[in-house]
Amino acid sequence: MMELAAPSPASFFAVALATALFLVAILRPTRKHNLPPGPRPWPVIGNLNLIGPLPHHSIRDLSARYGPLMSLRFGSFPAVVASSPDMARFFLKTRDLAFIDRPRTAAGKHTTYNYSGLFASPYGAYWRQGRKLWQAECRNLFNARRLASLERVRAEEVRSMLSDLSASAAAAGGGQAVVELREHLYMVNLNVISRMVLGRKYVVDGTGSPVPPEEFRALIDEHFFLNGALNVGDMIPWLGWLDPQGYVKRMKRSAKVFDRFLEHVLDEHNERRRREGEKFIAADMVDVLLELADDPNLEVPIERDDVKGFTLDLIGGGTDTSAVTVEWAISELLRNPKVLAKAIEELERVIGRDRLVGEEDIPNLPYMEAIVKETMRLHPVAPLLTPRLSREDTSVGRYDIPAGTRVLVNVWAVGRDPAVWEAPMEFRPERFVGGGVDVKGQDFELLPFGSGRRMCPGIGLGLKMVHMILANLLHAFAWRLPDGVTAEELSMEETFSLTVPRRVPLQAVAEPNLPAHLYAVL
Ligand code: HEM
Repeated sequence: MMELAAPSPASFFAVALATALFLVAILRPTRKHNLPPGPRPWPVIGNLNLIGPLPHHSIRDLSARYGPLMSLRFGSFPAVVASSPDMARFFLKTRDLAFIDRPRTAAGKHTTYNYSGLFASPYGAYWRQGRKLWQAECRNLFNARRLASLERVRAEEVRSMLSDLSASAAAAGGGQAVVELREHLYMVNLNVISRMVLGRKYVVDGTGSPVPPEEFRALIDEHFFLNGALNVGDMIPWLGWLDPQGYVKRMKRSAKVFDRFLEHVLDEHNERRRREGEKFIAADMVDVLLELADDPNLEVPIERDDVKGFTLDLIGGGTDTSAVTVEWAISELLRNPKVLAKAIEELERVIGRDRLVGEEDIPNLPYMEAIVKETMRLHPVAPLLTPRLSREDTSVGRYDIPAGTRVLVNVWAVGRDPAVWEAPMEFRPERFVGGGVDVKGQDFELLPFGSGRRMCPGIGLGLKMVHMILANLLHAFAWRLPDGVTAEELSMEETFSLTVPRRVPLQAVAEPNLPAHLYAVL
């Protein structure tokens, strides 16, 4: 019979120590965070039951009850919402570095090449390098000579939009047409960004693009929708594999089509580089990115997928944002005829009736600038900015914000807060005339582009596009609502995706009012 060996004193001690550590671990009271006030969360869903189809509205209503710093729970994740200028300053400026990360989402993974664009990229060496390159290369690419030619690109595309609109008016008979502006706004922005980033227009017939124009248009809409949608798997990760809304499936499908398009664009650019050899000079953003991808001295190497991720960011960031802003601006002007009349008076005085508005005119149109700011106050395209993620435990006053908390800044609510703005629901550009508050991230009551290190890097181009398009539309056409629609009846309802456009596209009557030759495409 085999005898059992008696335990040695050393192994007895090891077992006792492990047991003690285990008991300490499970019995130790967990440090309780003193979270900011907020509604009591339900198991599993947290407070998702309180978020309606327009999350910035639901969250504003909750903040009115719980205060400008509020705790929420989105499924498995803690979140805080800032809804005052002071709280916005705290997250975006005072403690910028603590809140600079982005939450990982299925859209970032599947639709932007595994977080390869700046937008979805987590904070770290790759993102820092991306922002630095953006600044350096934009400066390089947009040097004085190139800037002049890019200005020409923008002017040509704006003129082409005016020409299309006047053709619609002529076709309608009587020189007036009810136009659905959104499609024109979308195309002018897409064409400008396409020419600047990809070198030429791809979303027109006959370009040899593997994705036909109509399909491309639907693809961008789908990209925006999927990047703005609340995906259950992002909130409750253990449900992710079920993909209950079918969004992940759609993300994979749209990513495949985008990839086909981007592969074609990159191949064309590489082909020119090969052909021109030593004589090759980068002519657009994709050229610059492909050159960078060959640079062995970069801190973090850039791969082909990263070039595609960056390119997608530029197309996405540059197309919808400006179009949505101009559509809101014209909607507000049609509801406020006195403001519209003042804008037209300024254009006639400064520009006259024998030419279109150029970029050099923008500084001489202060009322137009005030209209743009007033539009961005009431209709910021990203009302909750884009979600940030806290990288460390932080406290604000007596409240704790644990690492891993999602942070939203409700700039839409701040823009409509009577404690911040006089008569906030009135469209009154006069409040901005004579300087003062600006949109450039320094005034925390008005943050349509965010603020701090993660602020929108496309602000310069975005503002130029909005001013150029809006000023020329108002200068070249007399605008009015279609017969039978009064200013009071015009719907101002929103819909929520990555941006917040009008729920119903704006329809308006456009009547050309400048000499006919100004509408001819050059
Ligand atoms: C009216 C025009 C625009 C508006 C209102 C706008 C607004 C914004 C906002 C609110 C953010 C998030 C900032 C934050 O989290 O603090 C953002 C980020 C970004 N925008 Fe824009 N944007 C506009 C135009 C553009 C253009 C023209 C481009 C590119 C060509 C662009 C590219 C980006 C990128 C890449 C990011 C992500 C930055 C990062 O995470 O580091 N945007 N934008």
